[in-house]
Amino acid sequence: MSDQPGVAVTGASGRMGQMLVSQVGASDRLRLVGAIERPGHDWIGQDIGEAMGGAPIGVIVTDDPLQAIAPAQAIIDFTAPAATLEFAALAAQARAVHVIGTTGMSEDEIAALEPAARHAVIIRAGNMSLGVNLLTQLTQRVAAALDEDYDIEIIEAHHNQKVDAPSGTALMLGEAAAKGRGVALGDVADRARDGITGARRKGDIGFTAIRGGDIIGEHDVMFAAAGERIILRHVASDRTVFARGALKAALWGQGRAPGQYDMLDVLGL
Ligand SMILES: NC(=O)C1=CN([C@@H]2O[C@H](COP(=O)(O)OP(=O)(O)OC[C@H]3O[C@@H](n4cnc5c(N)ncnc54)[C@H](O)[C@@H]3O)[C@@H](O)[C@H]2O)C=CC1
Ligand SMILES: O=C(O)C1=N[C@H](C(=O)O)C[C@H](O)C1
Repeated sequence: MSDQPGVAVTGASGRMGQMLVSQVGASDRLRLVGAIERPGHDWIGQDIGEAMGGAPIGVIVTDDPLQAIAPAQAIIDFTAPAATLEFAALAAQARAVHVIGTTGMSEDEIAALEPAARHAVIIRAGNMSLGVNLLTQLTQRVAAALDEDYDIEIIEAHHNQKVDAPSGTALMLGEAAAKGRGVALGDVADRARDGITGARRKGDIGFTAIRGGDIIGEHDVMFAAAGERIILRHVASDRTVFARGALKAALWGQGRAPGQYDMLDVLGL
């Protein structure tokens, strides 16, 4: 019996799922014990290594999350909100660390994670990269230093298959800016502009989402005033930055008290 925590990857055929399977497979601190896909997916029943076009690795893709999670000490989950809620309940039953990268969750869906967090560790972040988590801190600091003469705009760009907007990262950055300003994001977020919108409301935090091609993830936080603009920017050029953070979280969560955590906790920022 290995003392390396076993990891089950959900959404194993997805853009992030495949990246996570590769990274866990290459890790000398974690081992892959499960690969989960949605019912009806054509990878079900295949060895995940072969399905990804490589050598077999002895883990069969399943649509039975209970079976895949049973031997796991951590679940790394980059799927969709409804699936993530289902996995949270199963992870809690198994007392496995649930690392959630899924974005686009509503406030109600986020609140619905709470019962699971009473029994297991949940680590959730709209972006698992070190760079973006650092950028949230910089954003908060700059927002705290500037007054409302500096209009805050968050501009994000992603690939044409992304289904949610604004991105989870953009919302993290918005929360950080709002915190810096001492306001609630819900009171100042401007997420949709079209037609005769009227002049910009002072103090608002605006969001713009660009979708195109294979852009992995780019985020600007702009502070625009009369005569000058400050722009804080993060560009992800490789999905390994997200996967690396998720693996770090899976390890960090081992032996922690049940509850909800984020990547600032994991990274000690
Ligand atoms: N927090 C972070 O650092 C990052 C978060 N993401 C988020 O991760 C999520 C996934 O992104 P991608 O990999 O690009 O999407 P994708 O569409 O390539 O992959 C999602 C996978 O989940 C699977 N899935 C859906 N429902 C399922 C279910 N009930 N059971 C098992 N599998 C299920 C799909 O079949 C698909 O293979 C999105 O919400 C995205 O925004 C993406 C990158 C980084
Ligand atoms: O869907 C994606 O691709 C990404 N999603 C996350 C988000 O919504 O911010 C993180 C990253 O930007 C890639």
